[in-house]
Amino acid sequence: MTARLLIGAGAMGGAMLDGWAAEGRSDLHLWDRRAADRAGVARLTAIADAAALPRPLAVVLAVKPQAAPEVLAALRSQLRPGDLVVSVMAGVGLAALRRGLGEGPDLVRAMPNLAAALGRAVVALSASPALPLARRAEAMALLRALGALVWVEESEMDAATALCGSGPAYFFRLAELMAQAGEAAGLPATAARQLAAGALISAGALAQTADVADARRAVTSPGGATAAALARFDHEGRLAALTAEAVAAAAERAAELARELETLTP
Ligand SMILES: NC(=O)C1=CN([C@@H]2O[C@H](COP(=O)(O)OP(=O)(O)OC[C@H]3O[C@@H](n4cnc5c(N)ncnc54)[C@H](O)[C@@H]3O)[C@@H](O)[C@H]2O)C=CC1
Ligand SMILES: O=C(O)[C@@H]1CCC=N1
Repeated sequence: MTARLLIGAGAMGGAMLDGWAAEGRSDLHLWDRRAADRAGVARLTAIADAAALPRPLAVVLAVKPQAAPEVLAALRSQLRPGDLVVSVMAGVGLAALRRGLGEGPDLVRAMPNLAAALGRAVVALSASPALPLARRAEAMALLRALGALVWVEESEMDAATALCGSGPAYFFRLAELMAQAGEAAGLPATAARQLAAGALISAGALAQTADVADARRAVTSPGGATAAALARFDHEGRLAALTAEAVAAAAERAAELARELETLTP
């Protein structure tokens, strides 16, 4: 069985550890210079300890992109041929990972979201076309406990980040605003928050069983309350335009993170 080393156990890395905990694995290792100890996870005292870990080894990189140069430089000499490195860092491309880590390890990029903690993420994956199928299968085995897996081209990864990595925050923002609007419409604050969050949970549950456009149509009685609200959202295409602008901004920020990385040196 492939041993796992997670580097960076903040919000995203911690969610992955929670997702993996459900698999009951005993071969999880962690390097983080700050995060707290976790039950069932062996903590390295330094990244140099990675060299002594059992092989084969899968390393998951979940530090901020800005920490990548330092972490890649420290990890490079600890890796062995045949190691697999999976990076969930937004905007850090395969070419930058290869430059930082050298020719030794096989590389996969993954973009999960925080629902990984519950095994309910959707994870975009990309790799070089030259990566053998067996290695792709290993990456999928590593990530399967976190949720659904979707392979994309590397050139599509920033757009995928804008949808699946950042996407949950857009729905949370809408639920926050719905709660405020519900309060303005006369509900007590607590009930407004419960009902708005409840609607989000209900929509997520329904989206698991139906195409989202079909689910929307099923909720929307002709001439009813939902139609009145959707007409406002869609007036002159404004929600479509705003959503396109927001998703493009997230994708552009991911691309910008990559450009900033080019200027950082370890
Ligand atoms: N937060 C999210 O919803 C998602 C985040 N990501 C990606 O995951 C990565 C981590 O993001 P978050 O967990 O949100 O950040 P975070 O700041 O919560 O966690 C980063 C962790 O890395 C550790 N760290 C920083 N520098 C280090 C170093 N040199 N050596 C060892 N550990 C170090 C920190 O102590 C911290 O625990 C980012 O690259 C982000 O793009 C991807 C998908 C979703
Ligand atoms: O906001 C970010 O940059 C990270 C990547 C996707 C979600 N969180």
